[in-house]
Amino acid sequence: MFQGRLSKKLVFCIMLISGVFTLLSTSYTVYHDYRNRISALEQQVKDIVDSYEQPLGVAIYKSQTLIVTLILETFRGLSDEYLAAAKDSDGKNVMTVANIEQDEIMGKMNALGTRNNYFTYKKEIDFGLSKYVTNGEVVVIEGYVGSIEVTVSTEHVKREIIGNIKTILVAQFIKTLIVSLFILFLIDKLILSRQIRIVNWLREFSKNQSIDPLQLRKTIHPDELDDMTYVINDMGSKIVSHQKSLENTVNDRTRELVVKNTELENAQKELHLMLHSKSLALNHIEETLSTALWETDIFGNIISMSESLDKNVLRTDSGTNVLRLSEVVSLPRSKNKDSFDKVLKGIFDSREPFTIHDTEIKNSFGNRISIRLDGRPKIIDGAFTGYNGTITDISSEKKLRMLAYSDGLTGLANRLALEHHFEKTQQRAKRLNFSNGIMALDLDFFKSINDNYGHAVGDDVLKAVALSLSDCVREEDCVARIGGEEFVVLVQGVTLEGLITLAERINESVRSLRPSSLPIERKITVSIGLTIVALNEQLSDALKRADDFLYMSKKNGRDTVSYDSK
Ligand SMILES: Nc1nc2c(ncn2[C@@H]2O[C@H](COP(=O)(O)OP(=O)(O)OP(=O)(O)O)[C@@H](O)[C@H]2O)c(=O)[nH]1
Repeated sequence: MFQGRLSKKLVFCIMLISGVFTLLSTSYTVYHDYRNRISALEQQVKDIVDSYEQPLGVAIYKSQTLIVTLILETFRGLSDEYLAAAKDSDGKNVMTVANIEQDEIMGKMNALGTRNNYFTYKKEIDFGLSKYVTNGEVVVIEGYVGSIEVTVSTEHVKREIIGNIKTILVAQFIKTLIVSLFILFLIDKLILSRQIRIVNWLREFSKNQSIDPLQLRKTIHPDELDDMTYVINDMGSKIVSHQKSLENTVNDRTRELVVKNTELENAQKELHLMLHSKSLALNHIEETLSTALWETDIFGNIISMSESLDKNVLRTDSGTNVLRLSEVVSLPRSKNKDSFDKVLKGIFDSREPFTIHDTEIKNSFGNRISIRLDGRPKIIDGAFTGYNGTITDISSEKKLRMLAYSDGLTGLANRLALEHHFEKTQQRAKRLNFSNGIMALDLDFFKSINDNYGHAVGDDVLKAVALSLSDCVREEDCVARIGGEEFVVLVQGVTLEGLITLAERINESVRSLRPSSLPIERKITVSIGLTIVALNEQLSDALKRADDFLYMSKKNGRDTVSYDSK
């Protein structure tokens, strides 16, 4: 408690104030007590004089000195030093009572001044015309009779007061000391102890500065408040200077930012122009390549697409509504739309890149266009956000492929297509462990049809035979025209017996053909050679064997089927 210089200063000041206060309050108390006592004494004298006024008047009138003396003796108890005198109408003393000599008392009174140590009460006894009865006798008094004068010393009152001063002083001092200590205690608890903590913190803070401001201070006997004021002033001025430098830095940075911003805006404009030109170029490329771009969210809803796709497909089909990718792209008509939705959902769940050939979109004219759908997952910061990809028009490609793989006259597969089909069929046979069969067919005496009825009729016959062959086989089998009037039928999953049955049915079917351009009597027949294809066999080998049996059929009179009967 009361640590630090400030506390000591405070204790000193409060004790000084308490001392002065003690003295002042004691003086006031003493003076007040003195005045009260003197007033009481004066009142006492007055009361005595008033109570003895009548008998004293009568005694003076009758010059009864004994009674006068007795009455005046009453004043003896008032003070050690007093003088009471009764005077007649001439002003002569009728009787004087004093515990000190009259001369002495008068001398003291003159030396010290009446009011300082004595007071005098004088009362004229004026009866006017009065009647009094004393001892059964009626006394008539006329006119002025006399006076009474009492002078009382106040020395004894002073002595008593001075005797009490020490006690009053001590009592006042103790009171003031208790109150002062209590105030000091409160100040210390509420202010000083907290202020000490703040000052200690400020001193530590000051020490950690590059230059300790407290070391520069020149105050003599500084207390905690001085330290506090000094450090806070120092902090304040530093804050102001920092604030100014900060403002300058902020202004500099703002200016730099404005410059950078302008540069950025210019760069943005350039970038925008560049992007615009790139976009135009991209559109051009898209149009040239017949490729459109698309982008979906994680649910397959289209969120952006190439303008060409938007104009030609989406708006025409569904207005401005959000479309799913599966609503724009579909499988060829024969396949189920819902199943394609499932296929796409499976792909989106896998989050793998994909390519789907053989899909379609419907253009603004309602025509179906064959397309290839490519897609890649969009991964941004490791998170899957949907797919983007391309739609490529492959209708021309498909047409070219058809031309490359088909016979122009009959629409049947050509030699190239037969080779592809043979490869696939053989792989399937190996996988599922079944056998394939192959037939070589050749129209009989076809040259004579051309020669007798013309080449166009010959073409009609070839088309009719092609149709007939296609009708005889299953969808998975392949009918090809590999020469002028030479056909090949590749049959999947068949035994020799089955193949023979099929060949005979073909013979029968061709025999029953009646093309309108050919006279009815001119029959069409076909010679067939057939064989089962070994699993590792090449097309040329199997075809050679079938051709050999075909040659056999020709030799055996045509319109027949030959095979290896062993
Ligand atoms: N109309 C027409 N004739 C064709 C076509 N390709 C080949 N030819 C003819 O088909 C005939 C084949 O005759 P050949 O090879 O002698 O056979 P063939 O007359 O059928 O006699 P065989 O095979 O021995 O029964 C030829 O006259 C060819 O010109 C074609 O695309 N259209």
